[in-house]
Amino acid sequence: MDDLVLTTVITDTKASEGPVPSLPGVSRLGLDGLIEQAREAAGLGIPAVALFPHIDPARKDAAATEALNPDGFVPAAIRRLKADVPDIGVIVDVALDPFTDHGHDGLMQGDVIDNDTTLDMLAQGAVILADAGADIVAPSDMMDGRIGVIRDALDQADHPDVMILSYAAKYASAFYGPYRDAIGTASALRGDKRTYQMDPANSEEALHEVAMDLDEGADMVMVKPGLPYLDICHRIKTEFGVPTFAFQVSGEYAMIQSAGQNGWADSERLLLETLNGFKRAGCDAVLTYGAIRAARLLKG
Ligand SMILES: NCc1[nH]cc(CCC(=O)O)c1CC(=O)O
Ligand SMILES: [Mg+2]
Repeated sequence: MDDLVLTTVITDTKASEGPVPSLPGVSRLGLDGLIEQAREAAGLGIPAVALFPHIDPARKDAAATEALNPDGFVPAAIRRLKADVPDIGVIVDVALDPFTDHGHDGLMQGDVIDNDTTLDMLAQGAVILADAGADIVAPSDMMDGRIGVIRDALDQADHPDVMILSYAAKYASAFYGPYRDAIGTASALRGDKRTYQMDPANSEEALHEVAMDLDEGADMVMVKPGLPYLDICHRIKTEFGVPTFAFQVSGEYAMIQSAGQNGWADSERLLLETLNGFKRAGCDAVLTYGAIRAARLLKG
């Protein structure tokens, strides 16, 4: 169980709680629902929960202002988890997409992502998350230089023990669709993220990205999506030997779930078989929406 990370979608609006149609078996959770799932995960031996916020669109703007609100929803969720479920680790994404009205991971200058002004936002945001009690911050934005800037900001804010899980090899994938539905960026997204996420045809670049992020201070690295990139997982683990995570993203999980719901395949076996694939490829842990299901199955 200790190589599973429970992936959750949480929402700041009661009316938005409930099942995500494009992500069968996954619901947007309010804080009470989050605590309930985190308690169950901790009881099953799952060591950490990753938070992905659905924010009321009224709180979103081009400047991602809400991302820097120390009294915002995500810091409140972290504080609630640390108080109510102290024995589970809290991993929080550092990216602007949940807070921008255009759905991109960074600030825009016209139609272009502004890498450097985004870095400053990410650093400030990471400190706010650490102040709230996050154990690990996970920059999923793919901006150049963000790991070093975030590491320095955390150290200067007296958070040397907050670790960085870098989304080092993150591809411009079609597998993120259900997640974007879940957090409300699908309809808002202007253009696509290919200018800062990697080309799925590229493998060498992944190794360079990992080397840079490790050099800047990443403690762990992630490959995202997971199943279509097992070769990348294996190459990274073999080349660097550092803690290497995979993210079984929303589209991967939705495929497993819909095959099961339509009676085309056994979704429990599909889930365990894909997780086995990540382990065989050398992954130390997998972020998956199916963490509780898998843990229950593994416990028998
Ligand atoms: N910072 C972006 C982000 N954070 C989590 C996911 C995807 C998670 C999933 O598909 O499960 C993405 C992808 C994207 O929209 O570019
Ligand atoms: Mg990079």
